[in-house]
Amino acid sequence: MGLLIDGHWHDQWYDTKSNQGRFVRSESQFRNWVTATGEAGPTGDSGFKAEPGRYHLYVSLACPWAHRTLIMRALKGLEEMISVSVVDYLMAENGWTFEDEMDGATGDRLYGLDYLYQLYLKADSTYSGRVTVPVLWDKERETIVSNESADIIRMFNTAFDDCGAKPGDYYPAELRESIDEINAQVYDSINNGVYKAGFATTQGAYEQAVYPLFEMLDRLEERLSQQRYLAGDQVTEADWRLFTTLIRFDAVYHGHFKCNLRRIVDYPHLWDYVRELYQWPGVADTVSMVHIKGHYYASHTMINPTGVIPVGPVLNLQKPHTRNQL
Ligand SMILES: N[C@@H](CCC(=O)N[C@@H](CS)C(=O)NCC(=O)O)C(=O)O
Repeated sequence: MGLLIDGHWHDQWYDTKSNQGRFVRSESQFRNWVTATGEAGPTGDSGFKAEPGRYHLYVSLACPWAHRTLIMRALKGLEEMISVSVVDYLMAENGWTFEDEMDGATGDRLYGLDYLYQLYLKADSTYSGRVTVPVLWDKERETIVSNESADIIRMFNTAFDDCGAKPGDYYPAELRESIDEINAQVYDSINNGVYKAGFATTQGAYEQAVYPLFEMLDRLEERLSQQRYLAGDQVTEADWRLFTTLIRFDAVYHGHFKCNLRRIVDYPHLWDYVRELYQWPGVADTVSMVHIKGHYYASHTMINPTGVIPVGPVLNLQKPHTRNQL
């Protein structure tokens, strides 16, 4: 794994030494928005109008951030409008690659590139920063619209509604305040919390992440014993943002990232909730346990030097849920 500095690739791991062993996530840099009219969004430049066939999404099936965008693309029925390339699950010395031998990996469907960093260089030949998925690419202007999943799912939620997207609003105006509050807590302690625990290189940094993570899971278990979804009785983006971490939890975060006070299957309501979301039409097709387990266990050789991928756990995600009783 590595990063680009002034347009040159450097193979290096995250620098935790300058942060007392803590993993500090860097901010995404491409922050434009596709909008219905092509006007600028909350950040970035104008000129990215929603049009079928114009945009392409680069994802890893392993990545929880990219996974949000694939789910929103499916929920809004954007499969025909927004094409996708899937990177190989292994992220090694060249970062994400377009190897296409592995089932599910597609190669670069637009340009036949070898590495994702080459796409970043196509957008900005002097780019400095991490080369992350997801990437929303504009085929017309040949540039990156956004590499921030939180923004991309909001674009998918509404921008393509006049182009024939499926109905459904996952960020409704009346729930925005509560969704934003839930998102902030879930991001810090759960979505990013598992990474802070897993990539910590000191005992203190690990414990500072792992206890708040489980405190938050305990609180959500309580909340989801009373209500069907995080923001009430309607599914919202807050649920899908939580889902992509929960679905990976028992398979990778519990073992590989040492988040092992409890498993999701040990929380009756969270486990029931994950199964409801997994069984949601179109969602199971976005989940690849092969890419998920393969990526984490084989790519992070400083955590798992042998690269051996565990065969378990056995999870019965198809077991009927009982959330409709709430
Ligand atoms: N804030 C970004 C984070 C994306 C992210 O960190 N993706 C990971 C994969 S799970 C990645 O590509 N990491 C490569 C790296 O850090 O070098 C988002 O939500 O879109």
